Amino acid sequence: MKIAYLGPKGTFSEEAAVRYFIEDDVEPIMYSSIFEVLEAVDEGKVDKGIVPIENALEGTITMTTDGLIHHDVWIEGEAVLPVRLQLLGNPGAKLKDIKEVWSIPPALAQCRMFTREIHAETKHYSSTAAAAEAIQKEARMDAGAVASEWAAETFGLEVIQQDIHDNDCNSTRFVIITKSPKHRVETGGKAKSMLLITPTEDRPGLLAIILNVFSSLGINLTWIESRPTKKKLGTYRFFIETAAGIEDDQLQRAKTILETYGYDVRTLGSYIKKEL
Ligand SMILES: O=C(O)C(=O)C[C@]1(C(=O)O)C=C[C@@H](O)C=C1
Repeated sequence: MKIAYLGPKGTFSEEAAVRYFIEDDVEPIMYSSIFEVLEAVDEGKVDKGIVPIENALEGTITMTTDGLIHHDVWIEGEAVLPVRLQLLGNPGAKLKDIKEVWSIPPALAQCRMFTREIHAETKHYSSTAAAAEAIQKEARMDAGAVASEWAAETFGLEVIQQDIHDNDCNSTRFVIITKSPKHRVETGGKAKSMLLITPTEDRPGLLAIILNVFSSLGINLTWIESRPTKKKLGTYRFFIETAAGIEDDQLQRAKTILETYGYDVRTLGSYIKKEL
């Protein structure tokens, strides 16, 4: 089974993929952006993909939500990975000499307090592991990468400072995507669903109506996120995650009511959470 994720070797996405697909025969296919992972799944180049969608400290990974809007893919799984960030450097590099910290923006955002404390400049890379690889290739002693211990081993780097994330509760949730919902999700009542709701006209109480529909049907919401429509300033679409599987009658009812009110409702997936 071909599984796509953000590379190169040593990313958190790789760790999530390895742990999630532990029992499967996997052929890893790495891409240099989250968008390309979604595209590969959409175009049928791979069987599945795994992408980060939300971090406990930084919130939504907008590269993923925006990519979900523009690709015809189906979320079939969810996995939560504990994330411990390390400052990695070439062997012998000292913390007092570090002037620059390199990583992917969501990882840099998870250790803002640390980078501020050491007065370092930040530089963006396409992944934590891409930053680690660059530190090694450029043999820099005045720069460090924010990445995992796994990346340190992969690129022969040392941990200069351990656990630099702003809070110990740090974790990232990933979604597992496929081209179409091939398998019926066996829920046992524990499934969640994700909907993308787009209002078709602007009127007062747009969001209140959506929330009232779910609350009046007794459907618990587990996540809500708004993203700009990118058509007009101040107009949004909403990601709504429910504690109800796709086959739940109340959820189907909610969708029908919202459509009657003139909302465009797209089901993005239905899945069960797995702790990694
Ligand atoms: O760069 C990586 O290692 C990734 O897998 C991406 C990513 C993210 O963008 O959130 C995944 C988990 C961590 O939150 C940090 C980085």
